[in-house]
Amino acid sequence: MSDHDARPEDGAPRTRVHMHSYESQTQWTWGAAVAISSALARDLQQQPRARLLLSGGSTPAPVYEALSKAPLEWDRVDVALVDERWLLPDDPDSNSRLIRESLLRNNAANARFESITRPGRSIEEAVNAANLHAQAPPGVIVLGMGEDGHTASLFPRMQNLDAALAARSAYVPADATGCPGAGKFLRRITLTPAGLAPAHTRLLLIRGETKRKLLDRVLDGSDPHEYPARVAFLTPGAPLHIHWCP
Ligand SMILES: O=C(O)[C@H](O)[C@@H](O)[C@H](O)[C@H](O)COP(=O)(O)O
Repeated sequence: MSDHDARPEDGAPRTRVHMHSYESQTQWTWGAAVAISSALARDLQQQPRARLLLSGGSTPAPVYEALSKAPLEWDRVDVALVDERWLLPDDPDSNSRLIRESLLRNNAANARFESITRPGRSIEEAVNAANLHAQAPPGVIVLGMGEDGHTASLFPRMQNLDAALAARSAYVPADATGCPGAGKFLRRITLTPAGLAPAHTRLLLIRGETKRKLLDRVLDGSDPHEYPARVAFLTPGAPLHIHWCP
């Protein structure tokens, strides 16, 4: 693994981004899982409960599976979502389902998981519920980045992107109509920069050469409208640890 500060000339101040590059997916999986579990272990030493926010998508499942084996007091860990598609928690395409199947097993089976959606809940009620839970500040946040430069459900050219970036609440509804990176999941609920800010540990998990090249462009600028993933390092607070492998 090579561990160094990422190129920060225009966008990310050098001290705010740390790049962890691995040679293989196995090293990446365990490197990221150990980084997350170490941060949770530190929290559990100092406070009654630790709070972990996780992203969905196609990238992080192996890390969550490795993390599920970490020897932590998982019954003192609250796991919640960075974002959710407007799908019920059992839907195979929901982020809830991904996290239940990849993380909430082995040692982590005892973690307390908060889904955002629930049968009979409107999207406004779901956002309110997520914001109520968010009154407990997150310790560790795991972000992903799409090939269009989105993170959470903050998509380039999303209709309410300005409002989401400026929101004072931790979660807002997202309307990704017209955003190809959202696929067929246009209605969503997303973490905002305000929700990201309190965490003491921020990770971005990415894989592959396409995202590595995109990352260079993301780190070289400071406009979150072009690449909303920039909120990961532009939002004041903890530095961003990027874990990448080919
Ligand atoms: O629900 C979602 O879509 C995710 O939470 C999202 O923010 C994800 O992290 C990125 O889209 C990256 O996804 P990939 O890993 O599939 O590229």
